[in-house]
Amino acid sequence: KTVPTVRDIEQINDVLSSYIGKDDKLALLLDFDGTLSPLAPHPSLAEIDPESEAALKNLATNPNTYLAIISGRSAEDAREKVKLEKITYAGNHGLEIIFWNKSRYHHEIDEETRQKYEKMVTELETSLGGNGAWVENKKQSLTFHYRDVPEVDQPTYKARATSIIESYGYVANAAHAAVEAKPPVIWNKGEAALYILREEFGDNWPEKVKVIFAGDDTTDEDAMKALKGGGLSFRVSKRSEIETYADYRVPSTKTISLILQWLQDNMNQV
Ligand SMILES: O=P(O)(O)OC[C@H]1O[C@H](O[C@H]2O[C@H](CO)[C@@H](O)[C@H](O)[C@H]2O)[C@H](O)[C@@H](O)[C@@H]1O
Repeated sequence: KTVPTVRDIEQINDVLSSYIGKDDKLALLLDFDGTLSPLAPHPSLAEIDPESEAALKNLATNPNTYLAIISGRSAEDAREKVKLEKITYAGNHGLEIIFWNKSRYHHEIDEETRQKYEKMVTELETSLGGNGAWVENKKQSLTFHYRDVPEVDQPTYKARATSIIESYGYVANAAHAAVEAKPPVIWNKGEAALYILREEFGDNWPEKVKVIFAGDDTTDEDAMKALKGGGLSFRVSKRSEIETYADYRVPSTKTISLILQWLQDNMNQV
């Protein structure tokens, strides 16, 4: 369904101050691309918004705030981008998790599905690579990028990539100028978010911690759906008519910076 938009600091204050109390603990779960970082022409060029970076640095040292990045990138790649030690990084849409204390989770993928993965990469590269299209191989999931394909050809590339991905039994998710291919397992950003919360706060996490999630893409909707009623979530989108499981829409990564700044200023430090 469509949801209300939050765009300025007054609205952010209204929403957050009615959710988080002075003595609450917070788990802040954040997507990277399109949420902490404005979308860039190439994944290697994406950089965290400097204001978000400053607020996150501060929140990472707050004993009442638990921080996790839940990204479609590999966990190592997300860590290299965010550059904060001692926070949790979930990569490949949650299939791999590196916890702040260095313990790790890897979601089991059966042998047959893993073998199909390399073949799928090869077919996407040989059939659709070039002309501005390329495959980002993240070992457990991949992203087929078509941002630099001439605009008129993009729908064809998207449809053909989706069809190839599905022919290998993988799940194709439409993303920003890209198609994400994920293994056919019942595990996604939502399952990963719940796993992190249970690991860190116990099965009764809803009684112990407030949760905020923010994301901008279809794969983030899994986390918004999983946290519905158990947390507060924000969908970054320029489209006011967007349908989402989030509680609120925010128009840009700049609004995410404002939310993080509010949290930096208002989360109890002791
Ligand atoms: O879950 P996220 O952290 O949002 O990651 C989703 C995908 O983001 C990256 O691709 C997207 O961002 C790029 C940089 O801004 C952009 O060039 C591309 O068009 C977007 O699709 C990343 O490359 C993927 O691996 C992630 O799955």
